[in-house]
Amino acid sequence: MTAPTPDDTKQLLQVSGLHVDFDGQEILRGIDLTIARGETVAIIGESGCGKTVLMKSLVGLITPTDGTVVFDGENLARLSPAELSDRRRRVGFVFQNAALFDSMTIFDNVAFPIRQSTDADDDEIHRRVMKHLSEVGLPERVAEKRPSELSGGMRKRVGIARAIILQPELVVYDEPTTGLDPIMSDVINELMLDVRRRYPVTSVIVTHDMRTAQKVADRVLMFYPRTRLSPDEHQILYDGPPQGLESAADQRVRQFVRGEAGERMTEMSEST
Ligand SMILES: Nc1ncnc2c1ncn2[C@@H]1O[C@H](COP(=O)(O)OP(=O)(O)OP(=O)(O)O)[C@@H](O)[C@H]1O
Repeated sequence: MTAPTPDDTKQLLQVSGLHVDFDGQEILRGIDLTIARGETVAIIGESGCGKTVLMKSLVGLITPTDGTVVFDGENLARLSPAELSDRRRRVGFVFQNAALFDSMTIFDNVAFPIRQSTDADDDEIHRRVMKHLSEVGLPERVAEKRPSELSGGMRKRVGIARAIILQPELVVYDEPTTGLDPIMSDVINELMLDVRRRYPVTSVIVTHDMRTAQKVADRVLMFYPRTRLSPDEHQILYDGPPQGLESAADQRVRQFVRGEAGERMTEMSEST
């Protein structure tokens, strides 16, 4: 194996020529992108354009039909299932519905990754769980509650505490503010910024929430559904800072960020 160049070591993720097909349908085609260590990248785009498929491909949960995903210098497709699951311990997942275990207390939910992946003793586990609950703004008394006793916003906080407890290199947020009111969404946005300030993480956020993209991301990627692109068009319509979205060269990007239906309105009326 050749030694990594200084440029390679800056990149946590390198995606080249990524294709993903399902049942003969092209979902992603020809995706080339790199994500640098420490970057916070928001992936936006309308429903069904392939955001989640991309996110799962980045962490080896989907095997590409073609192309490569290199995570920290390793081609994920070349790893054994055991190696892949080992690498995934370096990734924290914040799922859309928080995905907590209902039968466990909040303490046990947050402790779960430590118990699974380390041999930390009870004192150490207690210290780390309480530290992370406090970092996401939850009081100590929450530790003994069950997920069903918490509000949606509190469950999301628990999900973030669990995702960062092993100090991952990459945190992947799937629709972190979906289902929350604007104030609670802002709390979660602030928490994502806080995680970034406290830890040297790289973050990928799949979101429909333009506030999240504008406020939290350093860089925004806007995807477009493969089915509505001409064969030679690139699927990433925008790759740049959030400040440039409103004045993007591509009208489809400007319409998306302003929430304007544009040509989709005529498409919809034609199909009814
Ligand atoms: N495992 C799978 N098998 C078959 N088709 C799939 C699979 N996963 C995703 N798809 C299809 O791939 C397309 C893209 O799905 P994806 O979930 O990535 O969209 P998305 O952009 O994340 O949408 P949303 O914003 O609604 O979550 C959809 O048409 C979906 O039905």
